[in-house]
Amino acid sequence: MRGPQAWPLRLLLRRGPAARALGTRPPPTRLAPARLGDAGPALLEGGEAARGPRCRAGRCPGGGPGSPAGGAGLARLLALWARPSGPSRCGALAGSGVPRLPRAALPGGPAAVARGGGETWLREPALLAAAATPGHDPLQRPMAAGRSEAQKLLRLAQPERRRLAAAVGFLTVSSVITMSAPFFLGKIIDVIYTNPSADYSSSLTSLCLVLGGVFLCGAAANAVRVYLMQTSGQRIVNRLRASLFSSVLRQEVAFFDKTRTGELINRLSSDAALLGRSVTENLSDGLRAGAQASIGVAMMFFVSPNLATFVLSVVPPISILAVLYGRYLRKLTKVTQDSLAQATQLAEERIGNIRTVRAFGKEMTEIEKYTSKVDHVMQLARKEAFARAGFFGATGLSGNLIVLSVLYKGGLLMGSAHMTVGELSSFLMYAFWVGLSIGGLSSFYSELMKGLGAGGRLWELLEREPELPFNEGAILNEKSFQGALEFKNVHFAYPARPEVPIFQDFSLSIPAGSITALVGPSGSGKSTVISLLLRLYDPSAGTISLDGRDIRQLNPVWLRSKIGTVSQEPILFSCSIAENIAYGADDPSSVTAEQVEKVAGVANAAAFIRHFPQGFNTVVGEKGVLLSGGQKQRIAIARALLKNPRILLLDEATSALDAENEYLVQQALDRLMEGRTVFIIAHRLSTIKNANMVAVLDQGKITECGKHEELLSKPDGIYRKLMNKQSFISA
Ligand SMILES: Nc1ncnc2c1ncn2[C@@H]1O[C@H](COP(=O)(O)OP(=O)(O)OP(=O)(O)O)[C@@H](O)[C@H]1O
Repeated sequence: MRGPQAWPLRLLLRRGPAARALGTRPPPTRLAPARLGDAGPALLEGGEAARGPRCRAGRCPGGGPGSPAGGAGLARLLALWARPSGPSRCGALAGSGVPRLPRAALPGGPAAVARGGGETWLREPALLAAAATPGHDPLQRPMAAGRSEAQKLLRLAQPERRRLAAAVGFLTVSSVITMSAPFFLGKIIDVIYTNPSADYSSSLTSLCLVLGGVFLCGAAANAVRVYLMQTSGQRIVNRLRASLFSSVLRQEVAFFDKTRTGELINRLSSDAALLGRSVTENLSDGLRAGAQASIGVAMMFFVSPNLATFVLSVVPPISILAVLYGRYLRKLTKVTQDSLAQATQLAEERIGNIRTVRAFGKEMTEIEKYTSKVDHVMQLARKEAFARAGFFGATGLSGNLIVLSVLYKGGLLMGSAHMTVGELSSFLMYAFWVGLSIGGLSSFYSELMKGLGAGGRLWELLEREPELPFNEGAILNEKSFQGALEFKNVHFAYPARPEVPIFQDFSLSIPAGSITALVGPSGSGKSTVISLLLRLYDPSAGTISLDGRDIRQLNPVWLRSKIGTVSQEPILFSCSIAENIAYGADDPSSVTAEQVEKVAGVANAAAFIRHFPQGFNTVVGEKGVLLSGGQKQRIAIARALLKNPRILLLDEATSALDAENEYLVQQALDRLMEGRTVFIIAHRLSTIKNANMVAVLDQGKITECGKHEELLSKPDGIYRKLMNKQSFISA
């Protein structure tokens, strides 16, 4: 924010560096939409790098303001948001052997796409597309790490600077008008008081009419100010929530293993609302109170410097009280929000798993647990109420004492003819206004401190860098892409439990276009293989490669776009069946009803869907709770068919469906597997028998590999023992 309109904000927070930060940064720039699907083929088939996806500002090296073409917007973005010395996630791949092209070499400016040795670099395209949506800029986190909280708050309000500046203009008009009233009212009193016998009715009428008109203008200016502040506020909260959601979604899966969902939800809802209120509605009232207090004090000096000096001598003790109170409140808010997050977490988990709670008859226990959590929140709220009561009581008392002292000292000045009755009346009114405004300022201060308390938790999340790259790295040439997978001497332990190794020297080769079935005891790590292939986690040693390229060098979003998954218990979203199926496409909004119906037909799902009164528009409930297991599986198969991936990862259901469902699901799966590289965690004998290769997982490594009959023929083989011990579904 530049120019005079920045001053109220600067004055408000009294932070020099914040003001400097505002003064040096140009406005954010919207980027052209770009999608992953748009970029790859265009690049590989054409000779030039596409202009679509661009590097996320501040995340990649190079690309300065001098960059040509599409680089101009990015350069501005970089100038705005990036920290010159900030860490680059692109640098994480420096030792990986993947060629990194200098930024200047990228055609079309510092776009995030370049060619090198038949491969393409791609970074953050999907979110850049979102960044192009007007008023919604999730990529642009509102602040960089390391700034003071006041600076972060200012950065949050920065995109609204024009509206806020206009609001400040209207605020100035309304405050000047409001604060001129006591002066003119004093004049009117003097007209009446000093001319008791004269005919002053005409001058009184015109004075009152003029003043009434001025008040009307003041009221209009005030209304516009409130409207502008409120709408800016909502936009700031929206942007904050979008940035938070974006930040949460880009975190590595291990982060979600450790973080509770309820806590994240609480940050998105309650903390964001608190912080948003603190920088908007509250800011608006605070600015008004600040402006009125300043004008009031100036007018008090104008009317009677003598009396004003006397009155203002009582202000410093009140200020000290306010600072102490603010600090206390800020700490308390942080603790309260943490406590509230715990209560939300409990409620969210128990409501989400109501069937388990009901099955075990634990309703009363859960109610008690939740009540004790909210009781704790109540105890903290009581502490806050106590501090608030004391503070507001003290400020109220100070206000009254100020008025009393004005009357006392003013009475003495009137007695010695140093003041007229009109001047004393004006002064008293100003003292009232100043007292009221100081009350408003203290409320603003306490809300600001609460916002800062909540903000501490939000910045933490907003500034967190994911430990695994979210969307950057090489993509392979589509034409020569085969889909062969290989694990070489992989070691892995889950980050949440590093002391328990899951894989030790795990090696497995999955040839392109083949079906590989994995069998092993429960808990041996079969599902973990799928997580590693999807790069939800990285191994601690060894490599996993796709067509001979270490998947750590590949763009994870591109990698996942080539892989389809159907899990044991597919999770559906609480929307229509058609939307759930279309979710498999790169761009669900471009999927036609015919395409959805076609894949549903291939997945043996169309018949049961049409049987529902709402057909494909049937809403399936949370996680697809309104559908049967077999129906969910067939919808998940349709979803995977629409995705049309080169590689398919299947985790077969462990429970048997009824004969008809079983047949329909199996037939759908067979159709889905055609012509793809398939890796399947097998629980059905028929799957094992049909696989090109069966791999046996035991104690963190593959111990046997071969066709079903070959493995079964080994008398002491682990596979044979496993087949004898473990019951495989015979369908
Ligand atoms: N997110 C996680 N964090 C920590 N440990 C995990 C996590 N997920 C799984 N584990 C542990 O890793 C081991 C392997 O789990 P995995 O789900 O891969 O086994 P599985 O062979 O697929 O089992 P099942 O056949 O019963 O589905 C288990 O001991 C499990 O407790």
